[in-house]
Amino acid sequence: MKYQGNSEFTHSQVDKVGVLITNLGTPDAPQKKQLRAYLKEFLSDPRVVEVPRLIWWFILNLVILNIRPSRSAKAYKTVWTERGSPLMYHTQDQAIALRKTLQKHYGEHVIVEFAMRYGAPSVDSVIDSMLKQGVRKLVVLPLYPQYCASTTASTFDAVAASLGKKRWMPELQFITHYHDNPDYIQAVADKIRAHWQLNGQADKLIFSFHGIPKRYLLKGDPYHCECYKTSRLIAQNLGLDESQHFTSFQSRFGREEWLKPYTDSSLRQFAKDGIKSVQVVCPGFSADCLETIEEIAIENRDYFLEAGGQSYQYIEALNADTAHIDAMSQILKPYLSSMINKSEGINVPSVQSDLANRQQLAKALGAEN
Ligand SMILES: C=CC1=C(C)c2cc3[nH]c(cc4nc(cc5[nH]c(cc1n2)c(C)c5CCC(=O)O)C(CCC(=O)O)=C4C)c(C)c3C=C
Ligand SMILES: [Fe+2]
Ligand SMILES: [Fe+2]
Repeated sequence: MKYQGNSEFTHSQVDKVGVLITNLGTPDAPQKKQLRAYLKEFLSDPRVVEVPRLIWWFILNLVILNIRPSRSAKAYKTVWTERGSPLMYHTQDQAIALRKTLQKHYGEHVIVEFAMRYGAPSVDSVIDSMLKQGVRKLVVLPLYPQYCASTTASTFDAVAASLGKKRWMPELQFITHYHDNPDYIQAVADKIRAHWQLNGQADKLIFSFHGIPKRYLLKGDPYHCECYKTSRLIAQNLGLDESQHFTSFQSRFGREEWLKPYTDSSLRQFAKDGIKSVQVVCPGFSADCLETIEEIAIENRDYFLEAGGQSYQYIEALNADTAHIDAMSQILKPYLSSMINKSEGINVPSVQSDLANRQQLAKALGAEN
């Protein structure tokens, strides 16, 4: 049989370490057509919608994909910018800043890229490009602080599917969560403190997390616990007592019961109970997106004010703030340290010399190269 070689690696001087940050993904444009494609891919993922496939196929294709794309397109139009979707440009900025920080610290053999679980750039295309650049050791950091099968495990599925097509897979490390990482907690707490310095402190601080169906919690998903732990650690860092903060869940989808308390009904209730001012922060979102801007900063503000509240402020996500990039570097540190010997670059022979050896071997075995 003809020796296939590994020509895709020949241009790399030295084996590289790859850091891949990922997020959910977003439509290519705030139009019905692009929304349909995005929602079809997203909502076809069995990690996201755990309903028997045949039943779900009919509901998705005959009902949801006929109604939701135009409704969602309208919502996306309200958050779209000259740079495109906020989730996309914040993630791009995060990758650029993280690359700069990690290369300064570890050297240029560390490559940082970002990918999206749904839509573009896909996990498969980015992993492919990283391997072609000579990445032999890969750390994947999904930017979901709290583990959830629908997000984190689904990202792993995409990584595994991509590597499943490769003959020569890299060494792989996959970070499943960082909900209690001290640098992440500190970064969120400091962002809240900075907001207080400029705007004063409201009667209540609301931690709002993306919801999931209650059924997933009952099946053993740790997401709910990790959200509460994050809230408790941030509140402790800020010195808040129980009466000064509250945790709730937003962004319901479908008819079944999701994690409670719901953010929208809680805000209405607080206003009715006489709470005049609230500040809302979403520590589960590493970047501002449709769910934080349109739903929290705009829609839920109306609910609170219409129900009698007087002041409503949204505290932005960490996005590409330096404190966030530094937290990511700290989260990655133990993984990168195990892969990198700082003084010598990476602790493995270069692919180039290895390739030469294998080519010689192939020749000796009588294979064509
Ligand atoms: C942060 C963690 C997230 C979890 C957990 C999550 C679960 C989850 N989401 C849906 C359905 C939708 N989510 C949508 C948008 C969306 N979701 C997250 C994050 C989590 N989702 C983000 C960051 C975004 C915003 C993307 C953007 O482009 O800005 C949407 C699309 C928007 C819409 O049509 O409303 C849907 C649908 C389910 C069913 C689910 C858990 C099972
Ligand atoms: Fe979602
Ligand atoms: Fe939403």
